[in-house]
Amino acid sequence: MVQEWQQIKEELKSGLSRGQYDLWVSTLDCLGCDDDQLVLGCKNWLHVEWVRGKIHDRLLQAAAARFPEVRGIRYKIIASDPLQVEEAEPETDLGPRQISFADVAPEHRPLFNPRFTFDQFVVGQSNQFAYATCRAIAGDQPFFNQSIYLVANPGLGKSHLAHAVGNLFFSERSGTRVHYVTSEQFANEMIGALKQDRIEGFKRKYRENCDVLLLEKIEFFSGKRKIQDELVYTLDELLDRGKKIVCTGNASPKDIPKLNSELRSRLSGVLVAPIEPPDFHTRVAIVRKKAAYENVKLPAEVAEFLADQVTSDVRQLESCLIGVMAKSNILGVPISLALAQEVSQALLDSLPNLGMENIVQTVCSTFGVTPNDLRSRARGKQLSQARHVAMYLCRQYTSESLASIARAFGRSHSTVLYAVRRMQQELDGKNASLKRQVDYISRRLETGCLFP
Ligand SMILES: Nc1ncnc2c1ncn2[C@@H]1O[C@H](COP(=O)(O)OP(=O)(O)OP(=O)(O)O)[C@@H](O)[C@H]1O
Repeated sequence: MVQEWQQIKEELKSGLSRGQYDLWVSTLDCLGCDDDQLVLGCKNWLHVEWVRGKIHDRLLQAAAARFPEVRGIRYKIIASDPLQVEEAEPETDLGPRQISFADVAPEHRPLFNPRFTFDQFVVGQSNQFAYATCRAIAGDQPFFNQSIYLVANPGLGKSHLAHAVGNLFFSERSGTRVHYVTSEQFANEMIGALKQDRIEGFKRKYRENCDVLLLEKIEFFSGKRKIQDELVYTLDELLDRGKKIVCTGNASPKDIPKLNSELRSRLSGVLVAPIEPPDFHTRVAIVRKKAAYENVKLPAEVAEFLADQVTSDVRQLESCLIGVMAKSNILGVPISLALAQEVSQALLDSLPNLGMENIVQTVCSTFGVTPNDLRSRARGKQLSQARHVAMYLCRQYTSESLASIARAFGRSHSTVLYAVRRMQQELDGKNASLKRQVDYISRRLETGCLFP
């Protein structure tokens, strides 16, 4: 098998640059066959995603030519300790396959991020109140408050805690009807329901058929009068029925402009739990926890260096750590202070400068299309998908207005709005393959400066 695996790797050399081969293919391990699956070992999830996204089909073809029983490939993440092997999430959409019951049966698991649990949340002085209130609201003991409003600047753990509440309900009291929704989704859903004469269904969903409402990014409601009214009714009804509510926002209700007085007063009555930027020790603990989650041993000096570099946004801190782990694992060099310095410098310089050009380039190289294709009137399925993803990511990563994104793509404002909403719906729904694609591109964008 060793010889065949070597041949497969050799075959993959064509079509890849030397750098790509050295980074991603030569570091792949063949762990053998399990039934009709070839099992491959990757260094980390970034490695898995690259291989899945770029060479899965070619790998499968080459493997099937040598081992006729092979029908698919499973990826495992091999930790630095070779005895620790973790199964990567199974791929579901690559290549033709038989439709199974699971494909048509309704998906009951809500889309809570499995990483965002209470166990994975590091508690420090800056967030202990928010953590404690979320835990209490998710617990089965009576809690004096049935609604919380988490307020913090971006990247400080609001979504993490909201998902942790959802995850806990799902794992411990799965009968509880938990609705997780961003304010923008809530608004879109309501507008859609109004247009299609389904508003009663919408009301039932959020008022009657809901035990826990997790509602993110309340600031989106600013200036949207009609939707604010609907939200007031929803909150009143849920609170009257003794249901639980967790809202998040980047400002406290009194500081969000253009909220009507009813909504402002409802939200001000909710227990407001602020999250402040974490102190140095908490940041070190966060870095360590994230590294441990990825099975990576991090030298203390590296954890401290990263925690010292990024002080106000845990998301950025995480990006730096991911960059360090990715570069170390993929290049096969140990994690060192020098590597951390190099990566954090590159990342911190590049993150704020991510513009539409970077996004368009990354989307184009992922989908195998050109920027001109994206701007053209052509409408193939793949091309439309790439265009929608690019528009969506421009909204996510830049502060460009809809009008300026529309200009960049030679489209109208409403086309961009439609594309962004459509993408959001797909991502909130069950389109796992699109989700993976968007995640993959996002990570490429965030760590792009490391692997030019
Ligand atoms: N105390 C913490 N412990 C562990 N991870 C944390 C902590 N705080 C934040 N994070 C991580 O930081 C990242 C960003 O957090 P999150 O998405 O919850 O931020 P947010 O406050 O919702 O940001 P935004 O307002 O931009 O949506 C996540 O990966 C989350 O796991």
